[in-house]
Amino acid sequence: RQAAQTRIEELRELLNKYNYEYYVLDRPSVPDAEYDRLMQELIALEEQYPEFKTKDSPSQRVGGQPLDAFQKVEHRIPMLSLANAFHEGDLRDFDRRVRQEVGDDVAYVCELKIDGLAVSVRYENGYFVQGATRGDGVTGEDITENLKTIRSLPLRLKEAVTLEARGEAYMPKASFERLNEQRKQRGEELFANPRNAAAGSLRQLDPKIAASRHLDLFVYSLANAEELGIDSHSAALDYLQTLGFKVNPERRRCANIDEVIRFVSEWHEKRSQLPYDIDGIVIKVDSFEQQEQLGATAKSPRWAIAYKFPAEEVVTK
Ligand SMILES: Cc1c[n+]2nc(N)[nH]c2nc1OC(C)C
Repeated sequence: RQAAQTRIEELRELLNKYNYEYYVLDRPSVPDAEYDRLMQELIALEEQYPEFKTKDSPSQRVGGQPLDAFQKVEHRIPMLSLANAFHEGDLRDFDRRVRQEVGDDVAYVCELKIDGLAVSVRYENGYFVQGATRGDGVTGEDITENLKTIRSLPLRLKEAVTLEARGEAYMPKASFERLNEQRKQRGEELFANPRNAAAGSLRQLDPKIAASRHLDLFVYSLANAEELGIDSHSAALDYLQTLGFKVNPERRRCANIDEVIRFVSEWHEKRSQLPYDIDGIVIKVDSFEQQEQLGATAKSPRWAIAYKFPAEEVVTK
């Protein structure tokens, strides 16, 4: 019995490590067959000794029992939406307003705007405890069980810290193509785009269906950064990455709006090369002190803006 507990702990650490290498670092150190074999061993041992199952057990990745309904979740910190910019002039207007308020010594962080579903994830003492959709920004739906099936979402952080992060759950283009191919074979209705497919997958009450959809997640904001003594958005993203989250690597800190505009046009060209859809670029004032000074309207922060790319002509095959 003691041997079983030790083996379960060993398998849990090993599988969480392999999972992190494969889905977050994209650098697997063991073949899939080895991962699957160890996972089967863990699931069998946990069935025999359920008392040794823990909250961060990787056996949860396959999805638990179907829910009857989603519970409601109140976001302690509201999930704001972003004001949009459509032209370079809109970005220069944004920059002018920012500098009028906080002065010329301002830096921006540019991030790819992933075309997925905004979610919030909460951790207590390093353990994933709850995840929710954005909903209306104040009240969302509890999709914790579905989010546990997203392999790049850590079930336990590298530090025992209590935090709330926001991110975008999305379906990579390859998963989208494969899913629609399957649905076509079965004569089922196709998803129009990866964003709808991701939303449809996270709205499933049966986590095993969500697990089968190969969703992914980039986190893009640390909601309680200031409680944790972090003073800039770029530092918050680096911290989230060291904790084990998947943070989009194509982010850039820009010293002025000209560098921002260069980043925006660079990615307008290159976005078709990405393995996931983006619908624009998000630009944020980096310093939290300056974000504080700028504040937010009821809906959106004044310290951020989303530059939206013109919708691509849909090439229907
Ligand atoms: C709605 C949203 C969406 N996105 N996407 C990125 N990359 N950053 C980001 N920030 C957002 O909101 C901030 C106000 C945290």
